[in-house]
Amino acid sequence: MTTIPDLTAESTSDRRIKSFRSIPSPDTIRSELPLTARRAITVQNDRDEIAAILAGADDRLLVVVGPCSVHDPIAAIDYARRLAPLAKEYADRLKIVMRVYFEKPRTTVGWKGLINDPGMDGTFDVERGLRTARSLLLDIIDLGLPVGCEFLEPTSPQYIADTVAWGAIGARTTESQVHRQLASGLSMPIGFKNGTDGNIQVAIDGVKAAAAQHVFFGVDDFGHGAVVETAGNEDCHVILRGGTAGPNFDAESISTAVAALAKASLPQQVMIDCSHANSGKDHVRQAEVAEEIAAAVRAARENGDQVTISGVMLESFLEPGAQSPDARPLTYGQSVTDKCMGWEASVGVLAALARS
Ligand SMILES: O=C[C@H](O)[C@H](O)COP(=O)(O)O
Ligand SMILES: C=C(OP(=O)(O)O)C(=O)O
Repeated sequence: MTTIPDLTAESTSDRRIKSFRSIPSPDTIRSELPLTARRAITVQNDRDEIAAILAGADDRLLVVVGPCSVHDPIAAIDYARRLAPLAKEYADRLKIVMRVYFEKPRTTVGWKGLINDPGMDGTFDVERGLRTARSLLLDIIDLGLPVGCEFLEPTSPQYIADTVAWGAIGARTTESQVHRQLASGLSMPIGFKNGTDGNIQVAIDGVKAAAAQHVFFGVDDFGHGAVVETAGNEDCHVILRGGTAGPNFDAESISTAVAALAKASLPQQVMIDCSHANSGKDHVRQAEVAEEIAAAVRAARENGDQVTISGVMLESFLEPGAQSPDARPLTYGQSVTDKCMGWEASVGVLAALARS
């Protein structure tokens, strides 16, 4: 006969939790590294411009460009210093936002980004990660560039979202209710990626869900458990990133997506991610995809057709390709996650997009 163990409430909980480590509240980190009124005006203006482009009310192209992930703040600032003059030069044709991604969703396991493990050494100094991330975001804004982040952890936005002009929900979380609720309360336009299998409807459903009001569990600015009520975010859009069956930036895939958006009574505009499954994660191919998008936009404008591509995403860093996060020494300015276009190729692609 099996005896039922006499388990107390304590002994049945946290059986797989190894530790809890407290971190400072969002309010503490934000007070240490304040946005300031001057930067707040810049961030809000950038959000408004981006929302107008995504709604089809401003005919510039939104370009979200930067490393797949930030691991070295010095290289990220170096990149931002090079990008800022181009953003200014092309400002009448392109709205350039720097991709400053600190949270990486993984297919299975791997380095989860600078906030989670800033030392890339398994020490998981999240407190340092949060401060480093916020401080870098402020420095990039001071260079005159709007910043774009993927939001992955449901509570991390409270530490950094006030600095962010555009955000993304990734392919692995686009169908998650938690992330849709999160997007419904975020203050900036949010792009939902299609699913990793290529399913576009889940991204459209994400946009619809995020536009609605929600009530859910969260934490407040002081780190206390809270019931969060959101107003809904009407500035959300779809990002086509390809899927397991291949790319989805061709004319037919775009018109299928646009028809589905129309059916859902949403703006008939998409952003194309030139990386990920649209380039087979090949950075050389990514530049070609971007040139093809530039040509398609130019042709639509010349023919007087409706331009349904309002944005482009590019993974770009100082050096082409990628290296392992475990490599020592690390190559300066090279991605430790997906392969990125190098700086020279990126300059060429931005010029082609500006010409479109
Ligand atoms: O953009 C980065 C990656 O494509 C994404 O985080 C998944 O990476 P993985 O398949 O290497 O885990
Ligand atoms: C993880 C990313 O993309 P996706 O969600 O499309 O795989 C990304 O853009 O970094």
